[in-house]
Amino acid sequence: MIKIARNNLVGWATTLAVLFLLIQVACDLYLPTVTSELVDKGIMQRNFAYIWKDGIYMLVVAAIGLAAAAGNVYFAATQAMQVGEKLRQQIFHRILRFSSKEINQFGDSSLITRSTNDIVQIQNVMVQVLRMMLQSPIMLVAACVLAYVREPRLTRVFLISLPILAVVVLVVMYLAVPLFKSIQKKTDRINLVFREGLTGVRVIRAFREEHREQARFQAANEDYTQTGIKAFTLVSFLFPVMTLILSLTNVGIILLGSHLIAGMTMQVGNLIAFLTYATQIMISFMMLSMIFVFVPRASASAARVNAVLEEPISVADVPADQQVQIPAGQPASLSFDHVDFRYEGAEKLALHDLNFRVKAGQTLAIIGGTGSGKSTLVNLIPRLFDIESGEIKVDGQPIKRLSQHDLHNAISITQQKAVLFSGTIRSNLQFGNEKATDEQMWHALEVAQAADFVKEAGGLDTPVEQDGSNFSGGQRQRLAIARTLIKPASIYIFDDSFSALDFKTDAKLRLALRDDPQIQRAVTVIVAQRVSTVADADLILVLDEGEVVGQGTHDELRAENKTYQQIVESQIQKGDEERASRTQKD
Ligand SMILES: Nc1ncnc2c1ncn2[C@@H]1O[C@H](COP(=O)(O)OP(=O)(O)OP(=O)(O)O)[C@@H](O)[C@H]1O
Repeated sequence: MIKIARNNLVGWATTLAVLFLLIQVACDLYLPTVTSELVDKGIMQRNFAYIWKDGIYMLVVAAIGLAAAAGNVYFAATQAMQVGEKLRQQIFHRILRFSSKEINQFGDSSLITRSTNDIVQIQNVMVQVLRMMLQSPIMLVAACVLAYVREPRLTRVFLISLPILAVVVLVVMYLAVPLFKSIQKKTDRINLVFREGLTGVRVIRAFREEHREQARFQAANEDYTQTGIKAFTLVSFLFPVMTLILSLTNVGIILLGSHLIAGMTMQVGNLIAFLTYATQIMISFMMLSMIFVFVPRASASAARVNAVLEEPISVADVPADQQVQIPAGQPASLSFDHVDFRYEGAEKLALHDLNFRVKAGQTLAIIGGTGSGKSTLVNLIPRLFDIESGEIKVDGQPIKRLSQHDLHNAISITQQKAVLFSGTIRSNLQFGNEKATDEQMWHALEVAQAADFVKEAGGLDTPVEQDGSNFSGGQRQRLAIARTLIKPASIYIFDDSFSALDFKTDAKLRLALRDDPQIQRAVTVIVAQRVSTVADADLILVLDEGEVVGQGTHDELRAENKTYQQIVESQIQKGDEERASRTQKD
């Protein structure tokens, strides 16, 4: 919490908030003295001129206190809101730099909770800190001193009430703080189940699993609610108990005070002023106890936010003086040299001893069963993960020594799951190349076999809804392919991007790719399950459980590689190869 405050609070605004607060506290503490004099010198002596004069004076002091309180609230609230704004910005910026490892480690839902709910907790406490946390201790100490100065004999009442109050506050804190801390984790859980329900709504309906999902959500919701009820019941118990103790304290002061007044050793004004100080002491104590309950909760939130901000980024650039650059005009190439890769915490290598090289104009195809490591392999090229040993080179340069900016400039990739952003087709294509002209966009759409349906849908300015939900799976994939093609790059990667296309479109797309001058100057990497998709490639890698069990052309592998032969056989059985050759003739 302190670190967040130190890094994000603006010095002058915080100083003003504190200054206004001090003025308010001074006014609050001064008012009982004025009241006491009004009673003793005005009311008791029936001096109406004094009552008027002192009354107006009281109003002026109260008005200054009120204005100062308003100033404090304004600066405290704007500061807290701005701290929230800065933290959200920092988290978003950080998440954009995270590698898949860090994203997986926190989980999507937790990252969303941390950037919303946790920051709200911090904001709320920041307002309280800039208001109550400074006000209460000052008020508490000053009111105690002033009460003692005014009438030390009455302070004996506090010797009984304050320890009782302290015990009540400590017990409530002891019970409530762990509950408040666990509420944040339970919010993560609710978000996770809610998110899964939302993204999987069609699957849930198709499998008629609404009841099971509802029960899962209800369990998470119930758990959160019950913890919240327990925590807030404990806190709400504080108020009536404190009010009771405050009332009993006042009764004790009045009883003792009336004896002193009857014995003519104390004036009525002193008693009234003392009662006001007593109320201020008790209220400050209550506010302070609230802070002790809410600050640990916000500290838990602050720790969760700091964890994201301070998480080391596993895929980082080497220092600038060790970096290399891709020389201008360097022909495209991609090579893997004895590459091993293991997912964080996994016992087994996900990829073992990969060795291959492809150059400009060539197509590398990767085929293999599900889970054989195809996506893992292509994700290593843009450094979504770092390898354990060996070396990967893009355009002749080791990717570890390129800045990620330069590396990502050299690569254009379509991921296995086509991701589109809400906006228009144009804005999605501009993701690939901000400066692309309409002509370039239509060319990319033509090559990606997307031009026809884009024209039908209304052209480049056709809206794209969230996740591209107004397009079919195959259309989304083709739009994602067009976005990949519009980016000038030396390596084009298509991770299982043709799987949602029918055979005919798949074949047409590959033919168009082959004829495209930009692609001819680059290396193309295609991950696929279908033999027909990879058959034309210059080099085919056959992957099995993370190992390359064969590499060569279609004809070479067909003649001598068992795994490849099995894949071909299984697809011939399905009539795959026949249909593929039919569509190619078309
Ligand atoms: N983030 C991850 N953390 C740990 N293991 C992973 C992760 N992603 C994939 N794996 C594991 O690595 C192996 C290879 O997965 P990968 O996604 O590369 O396979 P694939 O060949 O692309 O499969 P598919 O054709 O089904 O997409 C699998 O055993 C998978 O369980």
